[in-house]
Amino acid sequence: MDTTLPDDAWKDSFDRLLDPRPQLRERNIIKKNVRASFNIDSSVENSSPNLLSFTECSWQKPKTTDTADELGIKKRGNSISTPSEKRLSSNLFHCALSPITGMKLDGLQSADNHQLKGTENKQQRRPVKQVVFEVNTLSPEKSSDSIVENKRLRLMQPKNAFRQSRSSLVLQPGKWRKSLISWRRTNINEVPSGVLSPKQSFLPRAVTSEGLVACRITQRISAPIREISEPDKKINYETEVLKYCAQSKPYKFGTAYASGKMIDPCKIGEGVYGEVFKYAQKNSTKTDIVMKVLPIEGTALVNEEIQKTFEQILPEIIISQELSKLRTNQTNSTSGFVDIYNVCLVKGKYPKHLLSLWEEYDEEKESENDHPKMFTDDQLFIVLELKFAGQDMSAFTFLNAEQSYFSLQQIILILAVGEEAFQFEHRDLHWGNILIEKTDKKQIDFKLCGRDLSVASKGIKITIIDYTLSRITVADCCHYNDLSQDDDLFVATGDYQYDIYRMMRDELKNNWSTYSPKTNVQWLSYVNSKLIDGVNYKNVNTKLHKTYMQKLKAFKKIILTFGSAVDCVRHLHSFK
Ligand SMILES: Nc1ncnc2c1ncn2[C@@H]1O[C@H](COP(=O)(O)OP(=O)(O)OP(=O)(O)O)[C@@H](O)[C@H]1O
Repeated sequence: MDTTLPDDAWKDSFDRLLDPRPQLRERNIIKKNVRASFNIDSSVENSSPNLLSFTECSWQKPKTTDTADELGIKKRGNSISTPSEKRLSSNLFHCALSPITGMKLDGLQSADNHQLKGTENKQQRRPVKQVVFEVNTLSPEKSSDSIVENKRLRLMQPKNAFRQSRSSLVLQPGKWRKSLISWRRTNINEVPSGVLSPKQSFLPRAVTSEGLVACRITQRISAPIREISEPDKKINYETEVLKYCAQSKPYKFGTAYASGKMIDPCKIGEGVYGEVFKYAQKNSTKTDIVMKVLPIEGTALVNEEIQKTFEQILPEIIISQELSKLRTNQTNSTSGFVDIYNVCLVKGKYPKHLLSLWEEYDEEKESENDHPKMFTDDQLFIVLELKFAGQDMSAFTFLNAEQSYFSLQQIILILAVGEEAFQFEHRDLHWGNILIEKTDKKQIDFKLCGRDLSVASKGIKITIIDYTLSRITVADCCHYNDLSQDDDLFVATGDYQYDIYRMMRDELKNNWSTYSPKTNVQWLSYVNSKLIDGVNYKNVNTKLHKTYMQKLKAFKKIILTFGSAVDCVRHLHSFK
C-alpha cells in the first residue's frame, strides 16, 4: 500500500487559501495580518503580534489588581487579533469561532488596502457607509472561502438553526446602527414566521406598510438604584420633557426655527435618530450651533426605526445635560462632553428651508435617511441645540502622532471625570463619536476628585458625543441601554470596534445596568489602536511622529490591564 502523503499534506489552511492568490503570497499579506485565532471570534484589523508580551517599554506596568500575571498572561508566541480579556483567560475555546479566515477572505480587499495605506500616506481611507451582506449559502461549486465561512457560522450559532441561513454581518468601522437596522430587517424577513428566536420576538417591533418587520435597536431603561418612596406615582414623561425644555407646550417647528433666525445654515450630518444641521444665531454670540432634530412619539417608522417616546428621550436629555454641566462642576470638571445650549420640543412639518438643506446634502453626499418631507403637521420633534465640536476622528487628519497621543490623554481624562461624577460608561466610543476641533488654548483643563489636571492640547480639543448606549447614575437613578436581548450587534465583525461590544458583554456578564468602568478602558484600547493604525496623519516621516507612535504602541500593550479610565489617569499623572 502506498503510504506516501499527498504533495500538499504539509500545507496549512492559509497556504491552501493562498495558492490561487499568488500576488498575496508575494506580499505576505495574509500571514502578516492574520494570526492564530485560538478559535476566538474577533475582527482582525488591529492585530498585534506583541499584544500579550510585556516587553520593556517606556510605560510602566500599572499597579492594578488586574496585572498581566494575575490574568495568567505569560509571553505567548502566537498572537491573537484582539486584545480581549477573554483571550487572556485559559479557556481558549470558550466563545464563538473566529471569523478570521472568513474575515480576511471577506476583507482581502481591505487587507490589500491596508498594506497600501502606509505607502500612500493613507489618503484613500474614507469608510463606505454601507452594510456588507455576506450571503452564506453554498453554491454548487463550493469555494474554499465559502466553506470556511459557512463552517465558522455554523459553529458560531449552533443553537439557532435558522441563523445558519442568515447572512453574516460585516459592518464598516464607525456608525453601525443604520447598517444593522437594514441587515436586521432583511434577515428577520428572511425567517419564516414562528421561527424567530424568543429573544428576537422580545425586541420592540413594528410592521411596516409593506409588511416588513422593524425592530428597535436599543432599549433604554431607567432604573432607580434605591427604593423609591412613592413607587405608585405615575410619571408624566411629556411634562418632564417639557420641564427640561423650559416650555409649557410644544413650539411650532416652522416658527421656532424659521429661516430668518438662522445664519448660514447647512446640514452637516445624520444619524439613525435624526438630522444634524449647523447655523449661527441672529443677534447672538453663538456662531456655531448644531441642531440635532429627533422625531418622537409618531407611529411612522423613520429611517426604518421606531420613533422614540417621551419616556425614551427623557434619559437622553438628562444624560446630555448632566454631562454638559460638568464644565462648571467644582469637583469633577471637563468640557469634553458636548456643550448643550438648549433643548426644545417642537411640533409640525419640517420647515421648507431645512428640507432644502436636506436635499442639498442628499445631492452631494447621498443621505441614508428618509426624506423629512414625510412628516405631517402633528409630528413632534426634540431639537437639541449643541455647540459645534468639529470633525469626527475618522475624517480628521492629525499633524503627527504627538498630536494624537495627547488627544488620547484628553479622551482618558474626559472619561475619568465622567466615571467619578456619574459612574459613566460611554459604551459606544467609536471614532465617529469623537469630535476634534482646532484650538488656540495651550492646554485643556480638567478637575478630577477636586484636583486640577491638564493636558497639552497640541492645537486640538476633543469632544465626545452620542450617549445612546451610555450608562450613567444620576440622582439615584441608573440610566442604561439593555442590549442583553440584542444578539445581532454581538455577531458583527469588520473592525476591532465590533469586538468591543462582545468584550463589554463579557465584562458586564450581559447585565447592562452594572457599573463597570472597564468598558471605558476597552473603548480606550480601541481608540488607541485606531490612532496607531487607522487615522490619517499629515507628517509621518518625522522623529517626533515616530517617538510618539512608539509611545502609543507601548500604551497599547498595557492598556487593558487598567480597571477604569480613572485608573489610567492615576498611572499617567501619578495620581493617588
Ligand atoms: N456637536 C456636534 N458638532 C459637530 N458635529 C456634530 C455634533 N453633533 C453631531 N454631529 C455630527 O452629526 C453626526 C450624527 O450625530 P449623532 O451621532 O449624535 O447622531 P445619532 O442619531 O445618535 O447617530 P447614530 O446613527 O449613531 O445613532 C455625527 O456623526 C457628527 O458628524
